[in-house]
Amino acid sequence: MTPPPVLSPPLRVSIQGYAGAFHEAAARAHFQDREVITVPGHTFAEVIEQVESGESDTALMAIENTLAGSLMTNYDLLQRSDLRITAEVYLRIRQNLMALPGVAIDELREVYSHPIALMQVREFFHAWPKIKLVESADTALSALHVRQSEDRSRGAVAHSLAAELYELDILAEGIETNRLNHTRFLVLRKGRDTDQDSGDKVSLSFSVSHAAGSLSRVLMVLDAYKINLTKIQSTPIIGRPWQYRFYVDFMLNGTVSVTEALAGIRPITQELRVLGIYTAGQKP
Ligand SMILES: O=C(O)C(=O)C[C@]1(C(=O)O)C=C[C@@H](O)C=C1
Repeated sequence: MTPPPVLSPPLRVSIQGYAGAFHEAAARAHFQDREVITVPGHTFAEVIEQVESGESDTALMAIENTLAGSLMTNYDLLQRSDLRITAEVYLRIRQNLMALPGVAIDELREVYSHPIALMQVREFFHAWPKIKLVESADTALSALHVRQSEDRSRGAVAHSLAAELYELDILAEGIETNRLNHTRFLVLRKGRDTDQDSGDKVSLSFSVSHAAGSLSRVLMVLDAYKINLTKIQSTPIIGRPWQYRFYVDFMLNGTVSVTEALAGIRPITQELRVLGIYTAGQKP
């Protein structure tokens, strides 16, 4: 007799936001072949805590957007957390203006959305100076609030799925400033130990001494190894004014291992930390 298949329990994925948010779309796209339960978090800090405490197995966290730039506070959260990056997800972000059924754009006075979403659509609203843009926790929650308020002067900017879920009309679709609007999300799991992880992409953080040329020396070593840097970001180190932490993402080229690359830069960096070794995500 063949034994019954072992069913794996659904994966609990923490996301910033609620049903219909872009984080949910990214989670569903990434874990397509797994049964997923999304665990909503109000803030990115809450999302990190949920994984650290074991309330969820993994989290998705937006880290950069092609129009709005880096989510600087998320770099800090990642640095202070015990989590590591195990994958990345790229998602095309299409923003839509929505309101209660039958409402016309010129009736709107306040439009709610996530701050990063609002940064992506600011130009569209230049033509509507009577509309005040109001930041809220999440795009989907903004849509839900419009529905619950029953207020015809309120609108939301969100995914078309949110309009469907909360029965709103889309007044204008694809209102992002540029169509090449993509967000990169990190998949995070508990534990800093990356020893069992493998992949072609590496994310590191480090600081350097406050001496001339110290960052360029690090970059020169990576260049000598023919390592292709995909991103470098600096953030201020809190409590050490005018000193910076650097976050570097790079692709391994098959000739140099992570261990070799780390050995090359360890002597010329401080507080070097591997944030993750993972397979590079598919860009849309
Ligand atoms: O509010 C949402 O729907 C989110 O998932 C948040 C978020 C973000 O944090 O950048 C996700 C992707 C888009 O760039 C806009 C907003």
